[in-house]
Amino acid sequence: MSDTSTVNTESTFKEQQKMAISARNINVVYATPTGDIPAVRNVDIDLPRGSITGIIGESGSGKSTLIMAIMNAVTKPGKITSGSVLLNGENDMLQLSSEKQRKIRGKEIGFVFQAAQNSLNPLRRIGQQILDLGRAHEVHDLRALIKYAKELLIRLGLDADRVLASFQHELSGGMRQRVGIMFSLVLNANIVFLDESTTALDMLSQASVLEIIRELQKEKNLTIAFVSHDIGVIADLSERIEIFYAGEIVEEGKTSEVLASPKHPYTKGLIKAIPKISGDIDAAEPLKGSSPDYRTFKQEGCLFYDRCPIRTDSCRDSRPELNITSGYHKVACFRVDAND
Ligand SMILES: Nc1ncnc2c1ncn2[C@@H]1O[C@H](COP(=O)(O)OP(=O)(O)OP(=O)(O)O)[C@@H](O)[C@H]1O
Repeated sequence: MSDTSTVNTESTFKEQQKMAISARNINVVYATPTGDIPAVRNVDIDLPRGSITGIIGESGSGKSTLIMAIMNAVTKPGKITSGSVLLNGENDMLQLSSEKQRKIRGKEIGFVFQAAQNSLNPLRRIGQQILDLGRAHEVHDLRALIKYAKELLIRLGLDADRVLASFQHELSGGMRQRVGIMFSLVLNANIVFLDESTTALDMLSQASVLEIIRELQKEKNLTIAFVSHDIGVIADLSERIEIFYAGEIVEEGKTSEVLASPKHPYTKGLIKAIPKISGDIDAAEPLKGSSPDYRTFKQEGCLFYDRCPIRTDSCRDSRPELNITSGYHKVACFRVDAND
């Protein structure tokens, strides 16, 4: 007699092995004087190898916290209260020693945080900081490392020699963001997290940096997670999309499918709010209301209830789970089939 739970566990395991990152049941809380903020709740997320995933949601929805949690880099007052993060189907990032995690961050996982602009060392030239990074990760051929850094900087449209000789205050915001992208790639990490990495760039520079990210992704078969407020950027760059609302994923799937046929009223609202996507500037409608206050939102009921144009009474009583609508497309809404 076959044991279905064993079969399921085995197939789940095989699926997870194809994933560069497979995170389950991630919960993160920030302790504040006025109470705990449950910033990320029960999130499952997979990043298939060699794919670009866009993560989008309003400010404060927990996107950056999720990325930090995946890297086990949440700092006080934040705390990961549960979860597991398998890297290439093995090594749970949340269980490794801090030394092993530090080695993985940088060498296997590259990242550019929103704060990249301020995360460079103000007292060391960029070139020296690349050498510091190389030494910290036991890179033997530091000359080759600098050569590769220069190549990346040139591809990113910068004067490499000048940048290497500069301190951060000598670089503009946009230049610092490009330098951040170079740092995330220079150790040849296969997995790269880019958190709002192109927001300080003007439209044209943003388009060219996105093009370079796309090229590098193809060349090196990188797995990229890209966090943005800008659904246009995500539509342009990512194959998969995760829609984040108030600490939870409310819709996910192939980007083309989700944007062509959004199911969650929040996703529909995001799309309507963007003139670029809706095609007609006058037709763009800003999303009404604001996301729930973490300190006061009720545990039961849909998180989007107060803002939802298609809510019913039952949406107030219980929380919809993220369920498959078709293929990889999942949505957390009781009213998936409602017309609006
Ligand atoms: N250090 C902190 N202390 C207390 N609360 C925090 C801290 N960092 C984040 N939070 C709270 O956690 C929630 C999620 O924040 P997070 O920065 O992850 O959101 P986000 O979606 O990345 O926002 P943004 O797009 O503005 O960067 C927010 O309500 C925020 O106020």
